[in-house]
Amino acid sequence: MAATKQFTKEEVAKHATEGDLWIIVDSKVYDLTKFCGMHPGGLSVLLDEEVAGQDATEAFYGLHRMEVLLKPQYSRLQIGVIAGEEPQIVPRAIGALSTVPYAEPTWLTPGYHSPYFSDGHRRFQAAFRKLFEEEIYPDAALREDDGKRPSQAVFDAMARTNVLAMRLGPGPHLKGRELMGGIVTPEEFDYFHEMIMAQEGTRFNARGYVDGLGGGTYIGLPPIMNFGQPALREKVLGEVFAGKKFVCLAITEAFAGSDVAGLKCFAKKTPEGWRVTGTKKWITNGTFADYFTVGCASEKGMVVLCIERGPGVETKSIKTSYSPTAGTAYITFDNVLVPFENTLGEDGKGLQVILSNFNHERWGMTCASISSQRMIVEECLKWASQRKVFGKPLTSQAVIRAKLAAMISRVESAQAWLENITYQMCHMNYKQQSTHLAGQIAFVKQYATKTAQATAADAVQIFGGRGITRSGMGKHIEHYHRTVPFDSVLGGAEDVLGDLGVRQAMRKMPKNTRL
Ligand code: HEM
Repeated sequence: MAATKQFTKEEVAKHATEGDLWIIVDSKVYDLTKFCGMHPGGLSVLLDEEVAGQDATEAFYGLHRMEVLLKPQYSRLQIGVIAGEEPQIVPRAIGALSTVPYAEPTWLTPGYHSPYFSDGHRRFQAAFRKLFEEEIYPDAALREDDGKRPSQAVFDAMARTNVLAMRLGPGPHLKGRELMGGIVTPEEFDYFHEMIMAQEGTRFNARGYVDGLGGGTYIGLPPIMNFGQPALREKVLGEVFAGKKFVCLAITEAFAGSDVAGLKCFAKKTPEGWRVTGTKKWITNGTFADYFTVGCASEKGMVVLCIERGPGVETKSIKTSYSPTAGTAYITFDNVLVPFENTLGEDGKGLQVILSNFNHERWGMTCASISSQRMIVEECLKWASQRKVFGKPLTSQAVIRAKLAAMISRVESAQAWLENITYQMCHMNYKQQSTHLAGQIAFVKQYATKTAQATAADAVQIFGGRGITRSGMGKHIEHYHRTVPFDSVLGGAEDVLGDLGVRQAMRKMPKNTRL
């Protein structure tokens, strides 16, 4: 319970010494007498004559995030309120929309309209944000720091609401399931619902954790679902959707990245089954995965196998620039025996199995990337408004406004393009999507991650030293700037994607056209 005892400003002003120190922040009175010696910013700043016994709201918000005062160890320093005053700064309630301009896409902003989203999508978004902020975000903050895999309680919550099944998009795997407590039926669930999930899940800037939350399953389970034999498919899908087991996609090697045809990990046919020997690198969720969807070279070219963790399978953590909570692994397969029943698709047609999910995977990554970019726009708008330089907010500087203009334009254009592509996906079957959207998706992903990096660089300039500091005001900027390259590499490096899009277009160039 917040303290409600009432004081006048004159009463507070009488407590302005090291042994008796009160301040006011946004109409709330804090007794810092016992805390001032432990204040991370030092004692002297609190004894300043414009701070001690005074209303220090502006000084406080120039140096601290709002969450400092919400922490129990600091909120309990509040002893009362100023009589006749109301707090002006109100934290966003759990699950609520942000009121900062451009902090939400237009379809969620009051006063705007959308041809794509229905009220059903809006209800789904509200329920999903609440679930994330209540049950997942607190774990994200802890695991980003300690590097452990996301907690089982989080996977249980995602299983209970069938988020784990919905993450794979619309399709027969949702049949008969109650989605988000019945807010949407399996038949209604479409790519816009999936987009909402991807965008909500990345609003809180815990990049390693978000990948730890089943990023491997998102890309590793579809080949099992679409190409696995019925018994294997039923078993793995059941375990994964219940939050009990995890999958990863093991294609990339130190020897071969985008050049998937150059894989060295080899599957040899023997009378008792496949024998697999080789290595894989940068495998998301590999350290804790139970099933590995593995691209292997074979005598017929390439084959994809579902390998269960067991004898001969070793995984070790790779230190990347984001948190080990993502479970990024180096994997060795040493003469691992794999039953023929675990073959995904046909031997010799492995490349098709791998390529089959690329469009959906890249589209999902683009949804997520644009949403984190938007969160950075919100951080910059808040900071540039509250930070005072030469007695005026940062926004009074034309150069800062120009950076904000560029940031806003980038995120709005990326989102609008993505929504258009998502609408096309909703109206195309798999084959049509492959024919018409491979280039579009490659381009939008390239555009989203390039603009993300430009926005990360601009944000660091706006935040200055704080933008390269892991705690305090700029902590999200530092995190974003450090981890933004992941989006530009996973699912195909930017230049490879751009090239793919143009090659696709060239294939469709009419022969009968001239300038
Ligand atoms: C209720 C009162 C206050 C509490 C609980 C508090 C708490 C903190 C905490 C936890 C930090 C560490 C950085 C962070 O987590 O953001 C910090 C840093 C700091 N605080 Fe305070 N503080 C209070 C009031 C003030 C006031 C009124 C000033 C006025 C000048 C001030 C000046 C600073 C400075 C200069 C830093 C270092 C900032 C940096 O490293 O960028 N603090 N404070």
